[in-house]
Amino acid sequence: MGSKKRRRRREERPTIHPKNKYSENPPDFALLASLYPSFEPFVFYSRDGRPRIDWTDFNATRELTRVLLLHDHGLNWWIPDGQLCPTVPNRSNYIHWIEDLLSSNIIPTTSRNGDKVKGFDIGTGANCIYPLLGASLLGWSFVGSDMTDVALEWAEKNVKSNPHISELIEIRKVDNSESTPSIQESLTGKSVQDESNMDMSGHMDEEAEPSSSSSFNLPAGAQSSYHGPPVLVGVVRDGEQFDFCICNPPFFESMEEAGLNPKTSCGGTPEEMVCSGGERAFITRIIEDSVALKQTFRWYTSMVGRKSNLKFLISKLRKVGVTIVKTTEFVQGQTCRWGLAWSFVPPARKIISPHVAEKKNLSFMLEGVQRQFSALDVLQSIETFFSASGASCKLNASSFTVNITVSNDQCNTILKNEVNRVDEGPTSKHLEETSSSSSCLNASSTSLSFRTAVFQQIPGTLLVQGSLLHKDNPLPVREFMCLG
Ligand SMILES: C[S@@+](CC[C@H](N)C(=O)[O-])C[C@H]1O[C@@H](n2cnc3c(N)ncnc32)[C@H](O)[C@@H]1O
Repeated sequence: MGSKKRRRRREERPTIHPKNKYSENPPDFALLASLYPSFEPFVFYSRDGRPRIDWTDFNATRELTRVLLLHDHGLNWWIPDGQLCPTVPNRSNYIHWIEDLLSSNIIPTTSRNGDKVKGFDIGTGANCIYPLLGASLLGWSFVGSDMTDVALEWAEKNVKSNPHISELIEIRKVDNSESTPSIQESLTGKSVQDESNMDMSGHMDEEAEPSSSSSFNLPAGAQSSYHGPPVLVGVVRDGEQFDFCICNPPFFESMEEAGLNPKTSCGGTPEEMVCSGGERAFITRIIEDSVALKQTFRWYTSMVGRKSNLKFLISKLRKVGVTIVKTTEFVQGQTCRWGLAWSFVPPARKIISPHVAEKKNLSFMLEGVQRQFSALDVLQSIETFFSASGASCKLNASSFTVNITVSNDQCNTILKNEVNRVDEGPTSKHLEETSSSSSCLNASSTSLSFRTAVFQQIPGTLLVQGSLLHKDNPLPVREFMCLG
């Protein structure tokens, strides 16, 4: 790859979340060493005079995490030797991404727990990092689940050492004597492995994903199903409601794979790092559980360590009728991870301000569209939709546009039908939900012409652009451009 291309790639990489405490001010090792004598022995100075620590020394990374949690978050924290040691800036990125999801208006923002946000941390670990950060940074409450005695004991200790937030965090034991087959297996006797190489269209999922240099690689055969203890179903109690779940899953199928990054030492025992089928199987189980639990959670999320797994999981989600899928990329030093989020809550209806309604151009992204629907399919359904009401439509397949002219009467009929359809209640068809809109019905014009263009960005995501060509009188133009 040319150096220009390499440079561009580097520049395009996402950076630390802007709300992250460390986005402007990375940890200052010299300052921390001067303030915390226990950290001082781990700091050395390189030739250019910069303070450094040895990232391959578990004691150094653990002490850094301890002093950062204390200095920047007022948290008392410790883990025993060998347990997975989290890096605070990286884990904070995931918390802030969830904060963005919750405050976005993609799905209704109201929480079922009043103003309080409640999360579920799947596999909280001895370090209990997500509940500690979420509670101290944002006042969120948590259930943190785990199955090993050491994780449960130390997660409890870490909660109790912080009385100011301890009320917000419950540590919940998962019964690890119980090994659960997947819901699919119990229904069909067929293992996830049978289809784990297939994408939606039944094609083989190619393992040749150009994975980031720093993301780890599993062997090609590493795709068995998850047979471990319960994950959500059987752990979440009747009547409980959560705003989100968060999960840093056991990524690997074996400890050999887990040991592939010699540049850092963050510890991690087999129970923490490994499960049958690795992350693909573990997150598949979360997806299956989410199908059973549906709107018990507003957002289901998980970290994903490998890009080809991300693609596989997204295609799985498209098959189970979720209303929205969101992804993000987390940069963690030299390592890439991805965030995957989905929901069964119908997307929020947009309130249309009069100012926006008068705009001559409008564009929006149609996300979560099933992969088999191309831009042309969407244009054809727009054409069918408006033609059915007598509007005149002209589809141009080479420019991916459709020109539509509607009269006042047709306009009123379409809007009336649309309101009725939306008020019949939520539908599981994503295309319909995304295009639904409530409308004003006082249009009094004789005609309106507009053009809708649809372009595929990536499979499943389409850019829809509407532009006004002609109107005789004020009309709810935006509604029309969205209706198709
Ligand atoms: C990679 S560690 C993550 C720990 C911590 N959340 C973090 O981000 O550092 C995965 C954790 O999941 C736990 N785990 C594995 N299977 C589980 C299950 N079915 N339910 C709850 N926890 C589980 C492991 O014991 C381990 O603590």
